[in-house]
Amino acid sequence: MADPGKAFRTRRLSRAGDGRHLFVPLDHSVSDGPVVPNEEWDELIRSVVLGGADAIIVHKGRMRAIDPALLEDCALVVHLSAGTSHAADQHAKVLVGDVEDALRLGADAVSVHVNVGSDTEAKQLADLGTVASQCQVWNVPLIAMAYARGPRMESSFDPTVLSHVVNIAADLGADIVKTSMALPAERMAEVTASCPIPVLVAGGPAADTDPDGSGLVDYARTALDAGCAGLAVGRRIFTSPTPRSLMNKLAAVLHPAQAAAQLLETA
Ligand SMILES: O=C(CO)COP(=O)(O)O
Ligand SMILES: N[C@@H](CC=O)C(=O)O
Repeated sequence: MADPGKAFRTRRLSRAGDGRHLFVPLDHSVSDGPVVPNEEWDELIRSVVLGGADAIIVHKGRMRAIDPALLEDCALVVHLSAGTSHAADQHAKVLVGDVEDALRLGADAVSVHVNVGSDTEAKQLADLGTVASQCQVWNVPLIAMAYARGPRMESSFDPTVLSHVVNIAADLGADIVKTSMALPAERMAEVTASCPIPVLVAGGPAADTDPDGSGLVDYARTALDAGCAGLAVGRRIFTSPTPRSLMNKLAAVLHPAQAAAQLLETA
């Protein structure tokens, strides 16, 4: 059996306890710029949490802008990697914190970003390994955001390459891996079948062609059909005009038993 510390923290990452995960990464404020104006931040967090997020992912300093009362039912993941869209190498990431920092802040888990195929791949792999060792010491779940990105990657969505990427995350000690959806999406099943740890897919850029989010809900169904354990969706949530209702719809797809029980309770 897993160490109780790790088991308690892992349980927080799936509200329904069904092994499915609906995460909302908000680390874009470092990579790309503010996710929403500051005055809308509390409302965004409230919408995401009340909408059914299993966890939000933020950088350590952003924690100061989160009311702990909002996170009673939602886990907190502290992201330890940083890099920006203004850098000479946009695929470079550096560690900007460690597991002890995250634990002091109240994190349930940590995440690390690795771009396989980037010029700084070797350092990013070393960083993932180092954080995985710290996570073992402290019994903290580790989420790898592992992508096929960089000058040596012809496609970031090739199923064979993605299978390699997610297995690197597993081999270096991650407990959950978040990556891109394969193209074509049906071939995502090859990626999940290759991997010994749960695979989540990122949402990708916000789509003008999906104003009501129904495309994202279909995308969630496709991901689950392909064996994914859930989604880690950022931009398509925080740019939505109705993030709470979109989260509700995604949570109902990901955690159908919980959604059915809630319907019975309110009937
Ligand atoms: O890597 C990401 C956030 O950490 C990207 O998430 P989205 O593609 O869903 O915005
Ligand atoms: N983790 C992502 C952030 C947003 O897209 C990245 O660094 O690329």
